[in-house]
Amino acid sequence: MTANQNLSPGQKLRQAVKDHAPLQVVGAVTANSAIIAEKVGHKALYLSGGGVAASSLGIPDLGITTLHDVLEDAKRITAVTSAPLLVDVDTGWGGTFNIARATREMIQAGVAGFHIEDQVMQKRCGHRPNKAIVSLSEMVDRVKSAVDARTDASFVIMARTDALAVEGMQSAIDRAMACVEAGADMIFPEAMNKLEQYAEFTSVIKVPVLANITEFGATPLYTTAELSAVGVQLVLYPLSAFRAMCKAAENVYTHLLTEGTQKNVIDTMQTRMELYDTIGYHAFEQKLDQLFAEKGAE
Ligand SMILES: C[C@](O)(C(=O)O)[C@H](CC(=O)O)C(=O)O
Ligand SMILES: [Mg+2]
Repeated sequence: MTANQNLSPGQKLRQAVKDHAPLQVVGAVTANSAIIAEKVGHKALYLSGGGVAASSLGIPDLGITTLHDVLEDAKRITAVTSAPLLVDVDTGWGGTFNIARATREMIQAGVAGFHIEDQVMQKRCGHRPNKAIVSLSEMVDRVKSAVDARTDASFVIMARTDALAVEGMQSAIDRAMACVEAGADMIFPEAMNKLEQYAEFTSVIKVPVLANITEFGATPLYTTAELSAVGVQLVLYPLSAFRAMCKAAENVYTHLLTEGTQKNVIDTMQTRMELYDTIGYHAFEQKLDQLFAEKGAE
């Protein structure tokens, strides 16, 4: 067990995977959510591609966002948290040079690692029908591009394969094995629908395997105990808090409109003091008072 602040973000993520069985990786769509997740005790954070699209831009998860949309949100999170951040870079936004650039920029932004997938550029959410994937060799090239561009060897490159829904289980395993061979540090088999599939993966893949337990998708809501029993080492909840925040916001907006007051929903709100605790308002204020105390005394 270590909480060493001197570790690089990538080392922190690798260490967290070793220290937890399995490591829960929680989605945070904003810097504020990331602080809350860290404060309640989570050890690893996640920036969802679908989350950046839906939350920051209000558009679907269909490969429309750019490197800089995601980078901007990632930087906002790493600026105010210390837990390692895993980022969804979709397909890497282009060819080898785009992937190399994304890798370097993510490292510079203090990100711990990313996952890159084998869907075609015009991608879809992994839990939607009619996905299409690139060839195994093109996916291997994506991984090689990221590995080669890494300016920090501890930065985690996770390969995601969407092959199960398109070509079946054997293809998904073949792709994962080829990606590990090409240097991938961890594997993300997308949209599994049986626990045994994870068991099959973890029996042949010698690097940590992640299970994406996103709601309302193809994968049942397996518990950490069930997933740990089949060898899964990371469990992802990409949009859980976001979905809850959206529902809560809708409820408040509706109440304001229909009741002309927020009195009946006030109990569902974070208080002013809770917000200030989250973002360290008082510490900032004290600093201000210290810095300008002399002026005030004039
Ligand atoms: C993990 C994911 O890639 C994401 O962008 O968060 C999504 C999650 C979702 O849409 O529920 C995915 O699984 O494709
Ligand atoms: Mg995504």
